[in-house]
Amino acid sequence: MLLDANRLATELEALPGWSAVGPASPGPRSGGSEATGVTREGDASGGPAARARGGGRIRQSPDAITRTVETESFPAAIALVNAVAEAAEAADHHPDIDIRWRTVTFSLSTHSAGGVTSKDIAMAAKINELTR
Ligand SMILES: C[C@H](O)[C@H](O)[C@H]1CNC2=NC(N)=NC(=O)C2=N1
Repeated sequence: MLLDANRLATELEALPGWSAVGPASPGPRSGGSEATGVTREGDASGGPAARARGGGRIRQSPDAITRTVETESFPAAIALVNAVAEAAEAADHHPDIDIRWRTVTFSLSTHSAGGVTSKDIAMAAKINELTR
């Protein structure tokens, strides 16, 4: 089940380094000056119909969560990715991974659900363990 923006904001407080990306997050995709950050105050109960009606205050569910990790070296980045790969196989839940020299970016969403679920939260927590 998809996590709404409010629930996700709560979950992310316990996941250092991770942030939401997508319609409910601040960033390049949110146009204008309207505050569109993931907050607990938004009304996330409106569905597509409510959004189509023009409810600008409604927080949509984020598309994904992401974390960028700086490692000590390229081999350390690859070792981290290998450890994450093993955990991902065990959980049958696989992050998108971008490796740029010592910088590794993980993105998590549940493809079958079209957004962020508790599976992504669990894998993000696992990745955080592996970076310790
Ligand atoms: C058949 C297999 O369980 C599915 O294709 C799994 C594999 N890994 C996955 N990983 C992610 N991130 N989302 C999924 O929906 C997903 N589905």
